[in-house]
Amino acid sequence: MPSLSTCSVLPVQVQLQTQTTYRGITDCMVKTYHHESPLGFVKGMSFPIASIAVVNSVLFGVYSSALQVLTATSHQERRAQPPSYTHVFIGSCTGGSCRPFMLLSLQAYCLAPFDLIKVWLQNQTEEPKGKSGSPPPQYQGPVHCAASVFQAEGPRGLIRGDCALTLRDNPTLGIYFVTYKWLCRQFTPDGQNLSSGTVLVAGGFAGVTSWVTATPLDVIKSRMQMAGLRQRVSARREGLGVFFQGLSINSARAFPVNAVTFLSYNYLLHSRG
Ligand SMILES: C[N+](C)(C)CCCC[C@H](N)C(=O)O
Repeated sequence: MPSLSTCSVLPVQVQLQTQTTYRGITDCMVKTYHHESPLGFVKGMSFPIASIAVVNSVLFGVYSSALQVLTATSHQERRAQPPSYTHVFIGSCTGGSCRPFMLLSLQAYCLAPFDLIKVWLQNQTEEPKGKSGSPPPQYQGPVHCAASVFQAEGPRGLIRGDCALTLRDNPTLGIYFVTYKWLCRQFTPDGQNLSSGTVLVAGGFAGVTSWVTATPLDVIKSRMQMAGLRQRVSARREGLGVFFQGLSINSARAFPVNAVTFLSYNYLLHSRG
């Protein structure tokens, strides 16, 4: 189920999280536009676009499989007998039994190299092509970036920050799916079918709620990916707000993107009958 969600994680958000030179979103966007032209707002997108179908398919597939294992019911049976919020939370954030859990960790390992390359490319300043005197960007693209990391640090270099990525995703995926399920049940009168409007609103708020809880670890993950543990996040020096850098612009992205993601998931689920 391809969703443009992760590929639309804006370079502005990553730069706000990993660089301390910007005074805020507007300052970052103005400098990005002036130094890199509009192309600066879409740099590092090719790998997220290439990977999002796999990552989302593993995510929603593991969630459905885990619910089936935990509740011993099929999707059709779950429509009449909805799973408990505990089952939804366990099913989404730990993958339930051992087998789906390995797949959920696989989701993080699938995502880690793509996420690392996205963060590295979104952090390099790409002067407009042909701008006189401007040095060429360090990495010519995702494949060149991946090869450079592999050559310098070996395969482990490509999954740097994977632990922070797993800690960021597993519990907050529980919040993601429980928020969606709770809102759907709140807005759907007994005996009536789930409406598309309810799915869109519930999916949007689920995306925003899960990112609110995930952003502190997202900042730490991005810093680890950029500079290892050398560039620690310092709340004392940067203030507690540093752990929520980029949240507002990411929330503006996450609401519509996850609304459509859940609408697609719901459509595919019900088209199976
Ligand atoms: C669990 N965590 C909050 C990390 C992500 C949940 C939302 C994932 C979605 N593909 C998006 O990019 O918004």
